[in-house]
Amino acid sequence: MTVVQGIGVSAGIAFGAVVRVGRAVRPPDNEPAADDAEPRIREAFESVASDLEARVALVEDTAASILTATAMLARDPSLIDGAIARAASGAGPATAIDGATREFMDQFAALGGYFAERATDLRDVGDRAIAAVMGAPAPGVPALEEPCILVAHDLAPAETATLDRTKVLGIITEAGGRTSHTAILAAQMAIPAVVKLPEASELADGRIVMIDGDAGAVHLDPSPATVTEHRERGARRARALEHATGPGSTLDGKQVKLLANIGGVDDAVAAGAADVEGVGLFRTEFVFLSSPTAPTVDDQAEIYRQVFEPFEGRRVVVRTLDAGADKPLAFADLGAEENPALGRRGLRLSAERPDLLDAQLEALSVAAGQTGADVWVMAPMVADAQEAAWFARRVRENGLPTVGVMIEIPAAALRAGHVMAEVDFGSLGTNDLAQYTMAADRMQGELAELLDPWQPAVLDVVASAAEGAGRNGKPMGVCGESAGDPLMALVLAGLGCSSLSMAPSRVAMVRFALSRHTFAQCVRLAHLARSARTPADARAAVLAECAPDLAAIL
Ligand SMILES: C=C(OP(=O)(O)O)C(=O)O
Ligand SMILES: [Mg+2]
Repeated sequence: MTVVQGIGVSAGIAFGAVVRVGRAVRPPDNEPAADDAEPRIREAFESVASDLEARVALVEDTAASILTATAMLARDPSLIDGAIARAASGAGPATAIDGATREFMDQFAALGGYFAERATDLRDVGDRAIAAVMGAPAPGVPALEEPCILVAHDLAPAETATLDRTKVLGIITEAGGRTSHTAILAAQMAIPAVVKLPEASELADGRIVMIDGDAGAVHLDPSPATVTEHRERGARRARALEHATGPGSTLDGKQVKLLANIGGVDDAVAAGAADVEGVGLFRTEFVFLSSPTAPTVDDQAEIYRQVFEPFEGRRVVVRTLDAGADKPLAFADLGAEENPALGRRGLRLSAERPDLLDAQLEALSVAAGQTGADVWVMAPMVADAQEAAWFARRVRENGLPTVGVMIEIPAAALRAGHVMAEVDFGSLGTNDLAQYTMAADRMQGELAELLDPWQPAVLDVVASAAEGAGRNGKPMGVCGESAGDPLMALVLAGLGCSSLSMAPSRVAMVRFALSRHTFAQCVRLAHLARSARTPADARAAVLAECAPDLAAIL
């Protein structure tokens, strides 16, 4: 048995056989023309469309609309006729499909906006049709018959969102990073996942592997004893957590609210039934990842109503659209940028498209009025007090009384005293805060060490934000991935954060950790972490001093 190491991004143990996500095949060089090209091309596109349509019934809402829209592209007569015309002029069938696809992609790109966004879907359809006409396996996630471990070079957020949770036991990717949105989605779906695993490309279909999502390790051909040992560890942990229920608080009773991160109606229904005190981050852009056009106020209000309904009497923090960078929305496209992570994303995009923000706020206001949830609204990517004031005015004008900002740009954290004076609450987005503090792209697995939320510099920035909120008497929560790390949760509580929002599967562990330490101990652990020289030293210092029964189940 061999153990290979990647980055663990979604906790838990998964054991099973590998199913590979196919990569695109290219048409052969100098492919000869074929007499039967026309029927083969028609058959190839038809099989792509029917394959995609067959999957619609098997997946959840967001996924279904992505698949339906892509299947429609595969039935587009001009695309099919374009390929047939090329074949009639002497191109081989796969080459003809490739040529027609590229021509349409160029046309889509030239049209810009919604069409430019659909160019990727068109490439997907073209690649599938090329594979079909060549008799090769389809690229992308295959239709899964048995539960399996999915292995891919990388998965797009939309691809991850469409996975069948009952069939995907675990995910391994060769690329990806600690807080890439694919990793976040996997954690949200409670699917154990390891990314940035160099050996992923060598894992063949059917190979038996075990993922340890906590350690970021993948065991190849694990012995039954190894699997049993890991499963027992999981069972021990489950037993320890059995009694960790109810509101979050430290051993001496200081409250730290435990909230869920969600991305849509399905997540809301699941989290609503879970032992959480509400929602600390509703990533509204996840709902519209595949929407070609801007959703109407009525459509949005209905979705938000369904999200709020399970949280009668509980808090739901809604984040307005955080579009841009790796979460492009077709209807909110401002054109290509050199550095999208530093560009017009989040609130900056709302400033350029206030129509989108106003429609969303109106819909939120309607839905809030229809349910008994305590709806709080916050903006992503706020840089300074002026932006916070601009946003707060717009939210309050829409009759939504509780307004906040995400603190995920170091400037806002350092000047939190002024920023927080404008709003009612703050929420630290440690994923972006680490990215911008360390100047390290969160999508880049190679930079994992710089992006480590235990970086003492990131903790200093978090401390500054918490102090600024404290001076204003305003609550500061955390909704980045680090809130779901039980050791880090102690540090965050010690820095003065009053709520922690995470994937629901992480809540029990964090609740257990808090319940084993007094607030004074959390303050000391935070001090130890900030005094360390490296992220590894910071974590080690906290681990060494934390309660032994917590250390035993980590
Ligand atoms: C919570 C955050 O938002 P997102 O991951 O969606 O950028 C963050 O940046 O930490
Ligand atoms: Mg963010």
